[in-house]
Amino acid sequence: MFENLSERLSGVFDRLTKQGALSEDDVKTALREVRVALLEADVSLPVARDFVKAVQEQATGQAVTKSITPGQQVVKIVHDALIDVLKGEGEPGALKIDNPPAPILMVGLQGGGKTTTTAKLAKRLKEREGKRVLMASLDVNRPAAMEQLAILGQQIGVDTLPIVKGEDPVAITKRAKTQAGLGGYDVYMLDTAGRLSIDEELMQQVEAVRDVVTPRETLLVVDGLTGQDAVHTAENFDERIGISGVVLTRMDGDGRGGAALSMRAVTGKPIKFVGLGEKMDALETFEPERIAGRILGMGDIVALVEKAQETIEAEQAERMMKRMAKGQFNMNDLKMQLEQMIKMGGMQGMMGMMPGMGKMAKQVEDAGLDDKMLKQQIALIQSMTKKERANPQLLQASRKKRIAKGAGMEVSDLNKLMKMHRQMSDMMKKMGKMGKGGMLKQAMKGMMGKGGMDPAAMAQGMDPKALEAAAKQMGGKNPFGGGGMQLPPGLSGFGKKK
Ligand SMILES: Nc1nc2c(ncn2[C@@H]2O[C@H](COP(=O)(O)OP(=O)(O)OP(=O)(O)O)[C@@H](O)[C@H]2O)c(=O)[nH]1
Repeated sequence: MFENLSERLSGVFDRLTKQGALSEDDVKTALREVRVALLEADVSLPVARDFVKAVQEQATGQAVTKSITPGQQVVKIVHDALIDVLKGEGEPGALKIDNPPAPILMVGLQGGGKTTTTAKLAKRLKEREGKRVLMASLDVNRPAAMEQLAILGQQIGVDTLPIVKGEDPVAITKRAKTQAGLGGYDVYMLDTAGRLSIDEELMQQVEAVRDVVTPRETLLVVDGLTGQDAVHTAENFDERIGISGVVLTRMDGDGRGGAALSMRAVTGKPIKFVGLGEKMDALETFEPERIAGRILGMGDIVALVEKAQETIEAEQAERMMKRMAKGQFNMNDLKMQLEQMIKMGGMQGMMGMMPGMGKMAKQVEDAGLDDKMLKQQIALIQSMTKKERANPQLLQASRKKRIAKGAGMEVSDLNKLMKMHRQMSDMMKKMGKMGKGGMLKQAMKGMMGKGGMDPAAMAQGMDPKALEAAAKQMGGKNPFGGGGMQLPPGLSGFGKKK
């Protein structure tokens, strides 16, 4: 069943033989399976529905990567979207506990793991952040609960507020506040009474306690195995008390962790920690990746997909390099380069990272070259037929008009693009011929590290001396070194209305 989501998706896609891009129908079919999987993982229905809808919009039209199945690709898209939802703002696991003594209020249902989590967190703050912590139990209904906290405190070497029989929770809270101030504690943690379900009297009690101390953090402790109930609990506590974060316990069990997703979607509050056992060390910072993998039941697929994409990019780059060395730099290659540029943060971003490119970055800026322009150039190339892309010199005036119109641009823009392509392809040819193996090869080796062009590696791959020498051979015009690369004249003013 659940573990087989990827198999289920592969099955769905094996029946479809579409290539190229994920069609709306493909994605719909796959996402039906994903929705079932989410529900099985205890994600609430409205949350699953909204999530799937958002993913559908994102996935439709994505290019299919050939070395993985479309099913796996959808899983990857779903996985990334899950992480987006699960990720809260700010650093995971960080607590606002400056300005000592900082009060932390622990709330939750009975048996959810509140007392255990209070002690685990106190230990963590003491050991990892060197904080002096005081713990106090406010559970006047169950003396055993107070004892439990005192015993845990002894175990982990953290102080607990002495138990005074007959005191009410507000009185204990005031005593804890005073004691924390006098005793020089950094943090004091208030472990409120558990309740079997949301009950008015106990809620009022927690409100009264909250108003005495104004907690820096109010952490809701919920049992991750209770699934949808946990979400109702969170909604209720947030409405009445106002929570700042969630701790999901019993994530060492075999629950699917769907509650985490629903909780994030419904309350918008960050999940800060997860409890992974009964031992005092079994508390970890919440990691969206782990839960996402768990909800989908297949962490390895994502790694596989990422690897496949990397390989494909590297293969493409290698093929391009071989063609370029032979002077075959066609419009498809140019398009690929433009796309890479956008991926790397646009031309300016890319040049900013490369030594000696400062001057050109300025030229780029002055010429008004930005992502929009790169996209316009890509649109022009996309309007060409396969044949034209391979052989742009074939383009007749009438076709040029049609292509420019198709991309919403002027013929002059297309001419500029073609000029740029010609210049680049001439340069590639010259560089390809130079030296044995060619300096192009050397430069490209740097550029095409793993999976595409890495600007840092690119800069490293280009030995300035080799570039200088190459430039001399090319007739004195230094393509990269010296005063920096000159912009091909065709590039400036692209897309600008005359
Ligand atoms: N496996 C596992 N057990 C846990 C975890 N957290 C807590 N527990 C266990 O759950 C049980 C209940 O935990 P408590 O801390 O007593 O729960 P509580 O919410 O404080 O309950 P009340 O004090 O009755 O309100 C204990 O036996 C804990 O050891 C966890 O992350 N994993």
